[in-house]
Amino acid sequence: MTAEAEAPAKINLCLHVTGRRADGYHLLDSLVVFAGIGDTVRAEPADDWSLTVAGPMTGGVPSGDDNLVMRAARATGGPAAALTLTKRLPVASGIGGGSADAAATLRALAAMDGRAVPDAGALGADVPVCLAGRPARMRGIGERLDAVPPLPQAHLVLVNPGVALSTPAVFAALQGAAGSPLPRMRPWTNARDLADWLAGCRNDLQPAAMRLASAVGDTLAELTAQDCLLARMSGSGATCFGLYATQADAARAAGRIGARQPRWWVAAAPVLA
Ligand SMILES: C[C@](O)(CO)[C@H](O)COP(=O)(O)OP(=O)(O)OC[C@H]1O[C@@H](n2ccc(N)nc2=O)[C@H](O)[C@@H]1O
Ligand SMILES: Nc1ncnc2c1ncn2[C@@H]1O[C@H](COP(=O)(O)OP(=O)(O)OP(=O)(O)O)[C@@H](O)[C@H]1O
Repeated sequence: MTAEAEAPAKINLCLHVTGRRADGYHLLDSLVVFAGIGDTVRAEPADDWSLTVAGPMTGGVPSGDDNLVMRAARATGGPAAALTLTKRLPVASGIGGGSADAAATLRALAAMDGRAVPDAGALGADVPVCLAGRPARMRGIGERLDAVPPLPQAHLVLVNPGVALSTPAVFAALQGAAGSPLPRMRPWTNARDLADWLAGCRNDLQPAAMRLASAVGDTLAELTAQDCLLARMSGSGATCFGLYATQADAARAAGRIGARQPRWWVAAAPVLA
């Protein structure tokens, strides 16, 4: 049976780096949500493994065994499939990309075979949260997931200035001591209340990313100029998000930023509950 799975963009609304393990991986404390925009993975039973990469954002995406879709698929040890990845998210941009695609691949193959979705944290630190696919507090190096209070209705404008940032390079550029954990989470009454809480949090990777790519600062400035409740970088960047209360506010801001910066990737999408 042919099966399809969504790979929604993963957004770190805040990301504190709280320590470092002996193996070099960093300990994180992050509120992760998903946005109503993403890639899609389709799996069709076949005699041999194959991957077709399609869609508007294929530039820089590996098409062979290096693609996380293929790595995830082969790791299942299950029967072969013809896989189609429709790429709508920019590559190497801090919003999950390959990890979201790997998780969607595991879901699509499980649905195709009628089997349980396997555990696949080894494919990447962001894969467990992408497999969970719902808002979560992510700790450890990404493997420890806890439920969070219900999120209010909120909308995001995602903006990528077209600069690819390498996750290892951004972690390597971190300076300063380990940061504090996230403040206590409470049920947020609305998007503004969530923004107020987030204002007391950080993305500790943001200063490092801004040193590596000045476009991150330009992106945050564009969002701030469009009256968002909060502007911040996601993950290791360079994609930044603006938080808005309504779909109309987000669509208006996205339209204006897109008109001012026609070469940038700009998308408005709801926070998925
Ligand atoms: C920055 C985040 O996107 C936040 O959600 C993730 O922590 C990164 O997740 P990812 O892209 O799946 O990362 P991986 O492919 O597992 O790791 C890439 C590289 O990032 C660094 N890395 C990643 C995760 C982590 N907790 N500490 C790290 O130091 C390591 O140098 C690692 O070799
Ligand atoms: N399916 C895929 N989509 C995008 N990149 C992929 C994929 N498979 C492998 N890659 C490789 O992974 C690298 C990192 O891209 P990816 O989009 O996963 O990063 P990211 O968005 O920064 O991830 P994260 O938010 O988890 O840090 C790319 O440079 C690309 O070569």
